[in-house]
Amino acid sequence: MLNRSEENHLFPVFLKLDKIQTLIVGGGYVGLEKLGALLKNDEEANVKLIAPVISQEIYCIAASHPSIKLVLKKYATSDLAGINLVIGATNFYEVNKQVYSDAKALGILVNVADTPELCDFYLGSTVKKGNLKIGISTNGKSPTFAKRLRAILEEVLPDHTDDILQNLAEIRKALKGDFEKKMEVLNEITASFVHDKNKN
Ligand SMILES: C[C@@]1(CC(=O)O)C2=NC(=C\c3[nH]c(c(CCC(=O)O)c3CC(=O)O)Cc3[nH]c(c(CC(=O)O)c3CCC(=O)O)/C=C3\N/C(=C\2)[C@@H](CCC(=O)O)[C@]3(C)CC(=O)O)/[C@H]1CCC(=O)O
Ligand SMILES: NC(=O)c1ccc[n+]([C@@H]2O[C@H](COP(=O)([O-])OP(=O)(O)OC[C@H]3O[C@@H](n4cnc5c(N)ncnc54)[C@H](O)[C@@H]3O)[C@@H](O)[C@H]2O)c1
Repeated sequence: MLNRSEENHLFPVFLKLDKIQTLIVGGGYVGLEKLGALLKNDEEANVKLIAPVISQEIYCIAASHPSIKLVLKKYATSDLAGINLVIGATNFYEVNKQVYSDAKALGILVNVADTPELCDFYLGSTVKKGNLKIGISTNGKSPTFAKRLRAILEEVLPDHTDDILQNLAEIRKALKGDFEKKMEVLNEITASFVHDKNKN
């Protein structure tokens, strides 16, 4: 059998959080952190958050985000009805484990915060400049490294990055007809991005 080398095998996907229903179980510090991570990417993310005790900070955020629904109760398996993605963030391993096994039984993708062995997917650090989004994963090796790299990328990416994307989108729209010709023109216009880097 082939040896599965120690490298990052995660496949990045960019989810439309306004089109799916996400559930967070737990409304403490970690629940707040995960809610913040979702909202940082989409202020209109559909998120239901369930916990018997929910922090003031979470109530505050929910008050200004109509797509967030808070439910003051303990987790039950039936809470997974209609859920596409679930994040377990309670302070009880047994509850998080229950969320994990219920989700697996129902085919729902699950992340238990800070517990890699109970995760189908990880949350990554994300950099956003207008339409550009970069996701960073260290394969769980060092979230702190991911955080630092995010800060570096946020600083080095010029503020006009989105203007470049908008211009390219206009050109792309205007290039009607022959697909190969269109590819040729777009490759030619963007070639300098790579060449400029190689000059240094
Ligand atoms: C990216 C980010 C997204 C988010 O969650 O928002 C994220 N963690 C962030 C920050 C952060 N988390 C922790 C610290 C404290 C320092 C430290 O421990 O290193 C810091 C740093 C800080 O806060 O400064 C604690 C921690 N995290 C994990 C473990 C368990 C373990 O490693 O075994 C422990 C130890 C718990 C304990 O000791 O009990 C595990 C995971 N954390 C992940 C994501 C996934 C892997 C991502 C990757 O591949 O890089 C993964 C595998 C699962 C998951 O949770 O999805 C966000 C950065 C956002 C940003 O600022 O850009
Ligand atoms: N706080 C941190 O910095 C940190 C860092 C790494 C790991 N962790 C771990 O993450 C977990 C959560 O930490 P936290 O700081 O958010 O805890 P917390 O005490 O602030 O919040 C726990 C939340 O879980 C809810 N909860 C408890 N039982 C529940 C149930 N049956 N159903 C639904 N919700 C329930 C509580 O009501 C509360 O809202 C813990 O296991 C902790 O060890 C915390």
